Amino acid sequence: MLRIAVPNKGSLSGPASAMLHEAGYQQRKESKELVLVDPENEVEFFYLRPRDIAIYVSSGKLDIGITGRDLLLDSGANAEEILQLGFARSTFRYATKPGTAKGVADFGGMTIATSYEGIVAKHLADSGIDASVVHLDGAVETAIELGVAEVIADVVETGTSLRNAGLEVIGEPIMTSEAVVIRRTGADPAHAQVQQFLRRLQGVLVARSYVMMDYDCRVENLEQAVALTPGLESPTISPLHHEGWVAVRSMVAAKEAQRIMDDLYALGARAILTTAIHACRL
Ligand SMILES: Nc1ncnc2c1ncn2[C@@H]1O[C@H](COP(=O)(O)OP(=O)(O)OP(=O)(O)O)[C@@H](O)[C@H]1O
Ligand SMILES: O=P(O)(O)OC[C@H]1O[C@H](OP(=O)(O)OP(=O)(O)O)[C@H](O)[C@@H]1O
Ligand SMILES: [Mg+2]
Repeated sequence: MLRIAVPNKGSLSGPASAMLHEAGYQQRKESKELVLVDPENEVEFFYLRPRDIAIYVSSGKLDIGITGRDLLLDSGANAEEILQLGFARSTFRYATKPGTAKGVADFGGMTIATSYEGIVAKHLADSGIDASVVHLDGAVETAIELGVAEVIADVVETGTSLRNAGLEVIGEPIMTSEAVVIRRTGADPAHAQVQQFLRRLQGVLVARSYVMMDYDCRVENLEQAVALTPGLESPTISPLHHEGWVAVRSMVAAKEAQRIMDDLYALGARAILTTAIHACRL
């Protein structure tokens, strides 16, 4: 059985379970379940605190896990990312009250509040800055107002939390993060069950970002049409009963589909249809 760690709460939890469900795996029905065995797929899911997942995976007790890149880095655990999942995207940044500091170089002697001490300590050391770090579990933005720190380092997605606290970002992002699949560093990359799991998740990522496009076009316009819809391998071309016309079928990126339909129409293509892809293996 493949043993997989899944976030049990927070920003990663819902999207991770939704993706696993889309990939055909059973998922827990209620949030108190800690372990779920999916015998049909020969997988066992362990619902764990997102922050602990890299530690379990690095211990070798679990084969792989879903966590945030920032949590992986912060843990210092002996694990590496093997697939990017595209949700829980964020940056990790310093912020202060306006007028506190022009840049990171001004942080010397100040106190920085964060839930990610590992990332901050490393960044300060790499930048040669001597500042104190105070650990807080969450709602870090409030630490400045309450006088616990002059600077915070926290996850920023839309920036709303910073704005609401009257804070401004300082310097470039320390890192960018998203949900990732991780495994123990040095684990066998050819592990057949892990490879199959990754193919299923890749299938979900592709199904979410591509659509299938069908259209009819005149043979003399085919090369130009195919240049607009080259597909992943190559488009399927089928003869039509109406002589001089062919039917074309190709995968296109969902976010480009409307523009491509306009361009195909302008080229004389007709009966242009897009349909959702529910699952795939490339
Ligand atoms: N607002 C957000 N937008 C995108 N990703 C986020 C956001 N907040 C946290 N994350 C990501 O979620 C992961 C942290 O998960 P964790 O469960 O520890 O915190 P959380 O999502 O803030 O949940 P909570 O604070 O409610 O426990 C990190 O990878 C972080 O980058
Ligand atoms: O840039 P934004 O879109 O505002 O998102 C970022 C905020 O979201 C998370 O907080 P969360 O709500 O999880 O609370 P927490 O600080 O207690 O973790 C994170 O810690 C930031 O505070
Ligand atoms: Mg949070």
